[in-house]
Parts: sequence; structure tokens; C-alpha cells
Amino acid sequence: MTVHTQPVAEAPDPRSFGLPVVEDGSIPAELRSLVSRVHDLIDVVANTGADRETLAEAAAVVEDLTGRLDVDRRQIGTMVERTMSDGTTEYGTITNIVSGDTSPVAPPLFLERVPGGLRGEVTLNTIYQGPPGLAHGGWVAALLDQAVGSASAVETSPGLTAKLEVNYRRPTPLFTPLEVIGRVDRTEGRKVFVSGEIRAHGEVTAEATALMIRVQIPE
Ligand SMILES: CCCCC/C=C\C/C=C\C/C=C\C/C=C\CCCC(=O)SCCNC(=O)CCNC(=O)[C@H](O)C(C)(C)COP(=O)(O)OP(=O)(O)OC[C@H]1O[C@@H](n2cnc3c(N)ncnc32)[C@H](O)[C@@H]1OP(=O)(O)O
Repeated sequence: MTVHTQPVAEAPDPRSFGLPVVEDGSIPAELRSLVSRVHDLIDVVANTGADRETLAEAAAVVEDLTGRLDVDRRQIGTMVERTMSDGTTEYGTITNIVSGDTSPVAPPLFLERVPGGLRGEVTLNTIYQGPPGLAHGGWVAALLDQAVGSASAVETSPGLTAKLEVNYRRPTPLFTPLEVIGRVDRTEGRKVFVSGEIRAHGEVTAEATALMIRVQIPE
């Protein structure tokens, strides 16, 4: 068994998998602003008590906007290249539903390197509601999957989740800053054993262990 938790110098370049790459700095501020406005829109639409006339008008405006924006779509699998705070390069799928720069559904969770793994902070609104006032368990699992998957990608090389086990210790609240942690515990060939947790007010609400299988890097 090999134990390997040292960060690799550079993540493998997604271009070697035939995937297009954009630099995060090249995403226009106007697009980032639109993504954020649409995120707020989803939350508002899910909760609105506006009158029928306003609702009909809004639906027409949104339909028109959808038509105007549905041009020159990105290739599926487009990746974003970013430089992390420690200067290393990281790649993520641009529409990743948890962390994607251009996903209006993403909370979004941005992870940074800390001693021993990756850490991010996120506050969930009603888009992610399951039980009243609480995060949906599937989204709790999604946050943890992303944290452990990214930790594995950054500290070893990218892979797919083969197995994810989540312990829901306490309800994960909405509208509360959450700390999300992921780390690599050990590796065994292509198998990467990872773990992570979510904390609210310093208390663990959910924890996970997972097995990632690293993809073969093309020659
Ligand atoms: C696609 C990557 C492109 C890369 C682009 C480059 C850069 C990208 C950079 C970063 C991306 C960064 C971060 C991503 C972060 C988070 C995203 C969230 C993660 C996901 O959202 S991901 C989607 C959900 N996920 C799936 O969709 C997987 C479906 N599944 C499969 O695709 C296969 O199942 C696979 C690939 C898992 C394995 O298949 P395989 O053929 O490659 O490997 P094989 O079966 O030979 O197993 C090898 C050894 O693992 C053991 N093993 C395998 N599976 C096991 C299990 N379940 N339990 C216990 N042991 C297991 C075997 O027993 C053997 O062990 P041993 O060697 O000891 O015999």
C-alpha cells in the first residue's frame, strides 16, 4: 500500500482528455453577474406570492431572455482553469452543479487548500431545501462528494466517486454559514480513500467517507 497525501505540483491538463479549457479570468464579469442574478431569481420564483399578471409578465420576459441567451453554447465538458491561493493550478467543470462558475443552481462551493486538505464556506438558501428550513440530504451528500472529489483531484489526480457513505449527524440548516472540508486519507494504486465533513456553528452536521478511482491519464 502506498500512502500519498502530498499535493502534486500541477493537475493533469484536461486538454489531454480532449476537453476544452477556459481561464477563470476570461469569464466576463457580466456573465458572473448574470449567473448570480439568476441564482437569486430561482430562489425568488420558488417562493413568490406575486399576482397572476406579474407572474405571466415574468414568464414572458424569462422566455424571451432564454431565447436570446441560447446562442453559441459551450461544448459539454468545458473546464475552467484557476490558480488557487497557494499558486497551484486547478481545473473544474464549468457547469458543475456544486462548484461551477457558470451554474446558477450551484450554491456555489469554492474550495481552497488548507493544511491537510480543502476547505470552503457556503450558505444555502431555499433552492436546497428538503425538510422545512433544512438542507436536502442529497445536497448535503453533493457538497461532501465535491469536497472529497476535489481533495482527491488536487492531492493525487482526478477520478470518479465509486462509493460515498454519508452520516447525517444533525440537521444541516439553511441560511447559516457552513464549513465544508475534504481530505485524502490514503491511496492504494488508483484507489483514493477520502473523508470530509460539514460544520454549522462549529458542530458537525454530516460526515462522509468515500472511495475515488483515479482516471488513467492519457499518454
Ligand atoms: C473524467 C475525468 C476527466 C479528467 C479531466 C482532467 C482534469 C479534471 C480535474 C478535476 C476534476 C475535479 C474534481 C471533481 C470533483 C468532484 C466531482 C464529484 C465526483 C462525481 O460526481 S463522480 C460521478 C459519480 N460516479 C460515477 O459515475 C462512477 C461510476 N463508476 C465507474 O465509472 C466505475 O465503476 C469506476 C471508474 C468507479 C471504476 O471502474 P474502473 O473500470 O475504472 O476500475 P475497476 O473496476 O477496475 O476498479 C479499480 C479498483 O477499484 C476497486 N473498486 C471499484 N469500484 C469500487 C467500489 N464501488 N467499491 C469498492 N471498490 C471498488 C476495484 O475493486 C479495483 O480494485 P483492485 O485494483 O484492488 O482490484
